[in-house]
Amino acid sequence: MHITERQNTHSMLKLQPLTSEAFAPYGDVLEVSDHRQHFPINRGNTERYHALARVDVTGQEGYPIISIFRTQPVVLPFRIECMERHPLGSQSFTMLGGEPYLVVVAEPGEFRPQTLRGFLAQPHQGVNYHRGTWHHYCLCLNRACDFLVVDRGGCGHNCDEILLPAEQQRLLMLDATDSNDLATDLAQTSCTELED
Ligand SMILES: NC(=O)N[C@@H](O)C(=O)O
Ligand code: NI
Repeated sequence: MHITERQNTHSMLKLQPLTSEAFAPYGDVLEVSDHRQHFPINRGNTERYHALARVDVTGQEGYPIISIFRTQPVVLPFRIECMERHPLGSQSFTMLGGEPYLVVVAEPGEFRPQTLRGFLAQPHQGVNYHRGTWHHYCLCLNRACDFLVVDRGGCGHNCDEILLPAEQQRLLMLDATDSNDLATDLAQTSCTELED
């Protein structure tokens, strides 16, 4: 997709690195971190990084389920035209395919485009959207990937989807002025992919 000069900056959504702090208004980042509670188990053969997130799905007699989402890759820049939320439960995504992926969120409540944020998640990171957090459906890069998904089973309406009017749509992209961290991550992953 060619970015025309007419594309003004407010319609761009620049990718930022996924960190627990930046993602806190939207959910939890699932990753090994010395800042989280951890302790040895299994006779010292395993380190347990404990309770990185809660599975919040039991409202209205819901129950937790585990699924796999086999997802086709997208390319950047990518237009954000729709968003969704799950009012009855949280939803977590763990990358099984070893590729970076994209996470686009907005704060819960009435959809406010000014709270839209785009994150570049690394293959070792998972995310857990809190109940009601607006998010784009899962977006992977470079090749088809599987996500392990923990979310809510049971009856009741648990998926509000909205199509964004043109003025609220955003073009998700790398920040060209970035210190190259994100671009390098993506390029290196792509090159690695090519070498395989
Ligand atoms: N619809 C569905 O199960 N998937 C979405 O919720 C998603 O976030 O990918
Ligand atoms: Ni979802």
